[in-house]
Amino acid sequence: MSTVTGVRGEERDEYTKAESRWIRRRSLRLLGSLLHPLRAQLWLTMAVVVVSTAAQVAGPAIIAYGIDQGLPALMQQDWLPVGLAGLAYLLTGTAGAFLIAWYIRMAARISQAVLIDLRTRVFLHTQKLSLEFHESYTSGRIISRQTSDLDAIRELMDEGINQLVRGVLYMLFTAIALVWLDWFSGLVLLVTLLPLAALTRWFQVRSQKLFRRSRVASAKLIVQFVETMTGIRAVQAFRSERRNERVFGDLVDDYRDVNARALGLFAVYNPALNFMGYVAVAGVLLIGGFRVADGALEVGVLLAAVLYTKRFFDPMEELAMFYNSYQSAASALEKISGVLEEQPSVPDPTEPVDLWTADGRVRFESVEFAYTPDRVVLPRFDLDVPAGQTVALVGSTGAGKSTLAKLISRFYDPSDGVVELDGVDLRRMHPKDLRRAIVMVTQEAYLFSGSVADNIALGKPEATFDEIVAAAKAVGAHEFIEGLPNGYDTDVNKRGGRVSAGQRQLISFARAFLADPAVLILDEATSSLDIPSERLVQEGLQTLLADRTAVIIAHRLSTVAIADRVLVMEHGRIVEDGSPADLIGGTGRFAALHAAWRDSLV
Ligand SMILES: Nc1ncnc2c1ncn2[C@@H]1O[C@H](COP(=O)(O)OP(=O)(O)OP(=O)(O)O)[C@@H](O)[C@H]1O
Repeated sequence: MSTVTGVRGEERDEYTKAESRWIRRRSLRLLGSLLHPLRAQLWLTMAVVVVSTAAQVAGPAIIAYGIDQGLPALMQQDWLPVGLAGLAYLLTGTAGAFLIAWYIRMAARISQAVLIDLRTRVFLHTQKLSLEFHESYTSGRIISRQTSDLDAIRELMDEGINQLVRGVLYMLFTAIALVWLDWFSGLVLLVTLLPLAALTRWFQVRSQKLFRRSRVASAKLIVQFVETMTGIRAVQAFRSERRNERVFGDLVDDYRDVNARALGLFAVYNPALNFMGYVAVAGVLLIGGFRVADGALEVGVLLAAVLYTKRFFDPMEELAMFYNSYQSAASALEKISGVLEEQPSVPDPTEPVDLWTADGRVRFESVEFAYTPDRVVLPRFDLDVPAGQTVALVGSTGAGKSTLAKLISRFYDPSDGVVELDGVDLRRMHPKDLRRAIVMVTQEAYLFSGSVADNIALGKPEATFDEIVAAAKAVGAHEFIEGLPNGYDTDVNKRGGRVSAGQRQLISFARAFLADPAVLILDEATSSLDIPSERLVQEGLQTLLADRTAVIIAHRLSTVAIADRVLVMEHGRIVEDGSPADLIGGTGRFAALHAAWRDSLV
C-alpha cells in the first residue's frame, strides 16, 4: 500500500477502501501498542465502571419496590420494606459515587500514560528521521502533530472515552432494567428509537464531512502561522505582512464557515434528540397510565419505567458529541501513526564496523546521487580526498556543493556507488563513530537556548569547563565571550545575550573544535561580515582546519586561498580540480571566477 505508507497521502481528502483499511489497521496497531502495557489497569477500570453504572441504574427499580411493596406494608405498620428500599437506594447511590470517582481517577491515569508515551514516541522518532524527511515535511506539520493532533487524542481519552463507556453502559443497563421491569414499556421505547437512529445517522454523515474539513482548515492555519513566524525576517524585509494578512484572513474565514456549519448541525440534532426523549416519556406514561388504570401495571413500576425512559436519553447528546471527538482523534492518530511509520532513509547498520579512531581519508567511488528518481543531481563520479587535506568547493548556485557535503556527512546515502571514510563504507559505520569522525558546521551556525558554554559543549558533552574555554581560545572566541554580560554563562537567546553573525560562527567553530573530528565539513556563511569580524572568523577557521580533513563550501576568496585544493562544480560535475595557485594561473572557470571575485573587492 505504497500510496499511503508513512506520511504519503496525508493531505488527501478521500481514500480508496483498501487504503482506508490499511490506515485504520496502522492506527489500531499503534493504539494496541500504547494500551498493551496498561492492560491490567484497563481491565480493573472496566470492572469498576461496570459495577458503578449498575449501582447507579438500580435506583428507579429500588424506588418501584419501595412504592409497590413498601407503601402497602407501611400501611400495615410494617416499615421494614420501605426502610430497606431507602437504605438500598442510599447504599447504591453512595457506592456508585465512590466507584465513579475511582474510575475517573484511574481513567485519567491511563490516559496520561498513553499520551506521554505517544508524545515521547513522536518526539524521539521525528528527531531520528533523516534530513530527507525534514526537508519535505515542514516544521508546521510536525508542530501540528505534536500540538493539535495530540490534543485531539487527549480530548478523546480524557472526556470522550469516559463519556462513551459510561454512556453506553448506562443506556444498556437502563434498557435491560426497563425490559426486565416491564417489557411493554421497553417496546414503547424501542419504537421511538427507530426515528432516533435515522436522525443520528443523518447527523453522523453530515458532521463527519464537516469536521474533517474543519480539521484540515485548522491544520492549514497552524502551518501558515508557523511558516510566517519562522520566516519573519523575510516577511518584514519584503513587507509581505499585507499579503500574509490576506492569506491568513481567508483561512480564518474558511475555518469559521465550516465550524459554523458544523455547529448548525448540533442546533438541529440536539433539540430533535430532546424532543424524541419527551415523546418517548409521554408514550410510556400514557400507555402505562392506561395499564395502571386497568390494573395490569403497578404504579411504582410505571414510575420506574418513566424514570428509565427519561434517563435513557441523558447520555445521548454526549454520545453524539463523542462521535466527533472520536473522528478528530482517529484522524490525528492516523497522521501520527503515519509519521511513526516513516523510517530513517539512512538506516543504522545491523553489524557496524569498528572505526574508533579515523585518519580522515574520504573517498567517493563511482557515486551517483538523485534526490528523486527522475532527476540525477550528481552524475557518476570518483573523488579521493587524502587525510588532512583542506578542500574548497566552489561553483554556481545549485551546482551540487551542499549535496556533496551532505553525502560525506551521511545525511543522505548515494543512489549508487560508495562513500568511504578510511576505506570503510559510511553505511557500515556505527552512527556514534560516524558523528564523532565527521562533523558538519552549517551556514546558519544554530545556537540552542542555553548558555554559551552549553552551546560549545554540544561538541563534546563530557567536556570540562577548561576544555570549553581552551576551545574558545583556540578559535579566537574567548575574548568576545568574556565581554558578554555573564561571560560563558550568558544565555544566547535572551535579550542582552544576543550575539552577532560572526560571533555565532566563532561559537560554532569552538563547538566543532571541541568535537575534534577527523573530517570537518563546513558550509561557509554567505552573509558578508565586516572586515574585523571576517578576519577573526578567518583566523578561527585556520586553527579549526589544522590537522584534519576539511571540505569547505567556500563563499569567500580568503577561504579558498587557505585551501590545499579547489574543486569547481557545475551541474553536479566536478569540472576543475587543482591547487588554488594552479587554477588561478590557468584559463578555466576558476580563474574567471577568481578574477570576478577580486574585482568585487576593489
Ligand atoms: N532536498 C532536495 N530535494 C530535491 N532536490 C534538491 C534538494 N536539495 C537540493 N536539490 C537540488 O539539487 C541540486 C543541487 O543543489 P545543492 O543544494 O547541492 O546546490 P549548491 O551547489 O549547494 O547550491 P548553493 O550554493 O545555492 O547552496 C539543485 O538543483 C537543487 O534543486
